[in-house]
Amino acid sequence: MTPGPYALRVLDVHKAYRSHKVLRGVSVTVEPGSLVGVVGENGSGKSTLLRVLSGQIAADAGEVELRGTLGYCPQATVLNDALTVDQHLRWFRTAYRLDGTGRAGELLDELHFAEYRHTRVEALSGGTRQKLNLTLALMHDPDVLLLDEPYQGFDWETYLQFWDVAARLRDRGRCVLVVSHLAWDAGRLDVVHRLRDGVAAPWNAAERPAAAQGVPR
Ligand SMILES: Nc1ncnc2c1ncn2[C@@H]1O[C@H](COP(=O)(O)OP(=O)(O)OP(=O)(O)O)[C@@H](O)[C@H]1O
Repeated sequence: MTPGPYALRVLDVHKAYRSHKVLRGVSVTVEPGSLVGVVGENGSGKSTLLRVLSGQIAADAGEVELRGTLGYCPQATVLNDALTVDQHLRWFRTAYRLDGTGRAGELLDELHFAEYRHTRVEALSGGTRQKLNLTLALMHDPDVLLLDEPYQGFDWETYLQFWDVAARLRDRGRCVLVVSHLAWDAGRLDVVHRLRDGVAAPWNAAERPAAAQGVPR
């Protein structure tokens, strides 16, 4: 197989927590303009893999090569209770060195939480906090997006909206990697990798459970 262009390449990554070997040689290549899922049972190492890919933790062995800018939406929100939504956007605008918060404003509309712009995080619902968490990961329009169950707590409409946003990013050439353990997400993904026994294997559509192939819209 000739190697094509890639946005993210993971080669033989290993990670253990003390003697517990979670990743035992994960290799994955992701092309630009693809919407990719990482699935696996609870505890199979999905979040560990994303933490390694984002640089949050170091792998014990192996290589990660990422081309372009990174956006990472961790499972746990990284928000400051005392700040409003708008203050978070300005804070991250500075961190990302952006000229403005135009893209973030679009995401507020797309994810239906613009009305909370001036509300402090301590007064937001769990789902709305998660919308802000996702917006902060997307607002600099990164080339590679690592999203760890980014729709937790979303209502159905916002869940569907999330997939529209993800598909549009893919169509604009971004690489979007989504951790999921919901079987029904699989039909929305171009490629699915299943983590099992510490390694990742492509999960072909024909092998997925029937429910995973439908798109419940
Ligand atoms: N900081 C840590 N220290 C020790 N063990 C950890 C740590 N983080 C995760 N683990 C363990 O590593 C394994 C993989 O955890 P991880 O969170 O990566 O799995 P996951 O596939 O994302 O699970 P879930 O679907 O429940 O979110 C689990 O057995 C977990 O208990």
